Amino acid sequence: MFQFGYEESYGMLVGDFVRDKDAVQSALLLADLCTYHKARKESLLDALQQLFDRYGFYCEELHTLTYKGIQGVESMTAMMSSLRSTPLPSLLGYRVIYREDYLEGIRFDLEKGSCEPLMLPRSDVLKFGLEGDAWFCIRPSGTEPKIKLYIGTKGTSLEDSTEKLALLKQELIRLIGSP
Ligand SMILES: O=P(O)(O)OC[C@H]1O[C@H](O)[C@H](O)[C@@H](O)[C@@H]1O
Repeated sequence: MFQFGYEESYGMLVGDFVRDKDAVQSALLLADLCTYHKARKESLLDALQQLFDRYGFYCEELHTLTYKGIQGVESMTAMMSSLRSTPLPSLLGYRVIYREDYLEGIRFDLEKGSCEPLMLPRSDVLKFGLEGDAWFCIRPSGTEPKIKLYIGTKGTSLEDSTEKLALLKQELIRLIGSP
């Protein structure tokens, strides 16, 4: 049963009666959330802190790399294909746990050495899961001459996860190379 969806541009979707992100539903949900926490004399920041305390300190970022002109398109294609075909057992000392290739529709579990099908539509997207709940996902933009790099880390504090993210981002930019 579909419950809630969100995406990188902060678009959110509650329920499945609208087929794209919907700010009206999101605003209502946020108002509901405020009412709930206000009744408990808490702010939304308090609520966020409670989530961090309960699940850990997660940090996420989107980084974009611009590739100009026809040559840029070729470079993006070559870079994605090299990432697809070159084994990546670890990154920055983190073991790679899984690799999801949305073009092939396969999730590879590198620990177990097994594969399983992905249920989402085919798309030129790669996602790597690293040890310690870190991950990154990479895809060419569908609307601009850009590579979109999504990175996520988990730390023992917000500072720790932010620092881990900055290091991982630096390493990924080095791995991908300049546009
Ligand atoms: O990321 P692109 O493929 O360039 O698409 C651009 C944007 O299109 C829509 O607005 C989506 O809701 C966004 O998530 C996306 O970022």
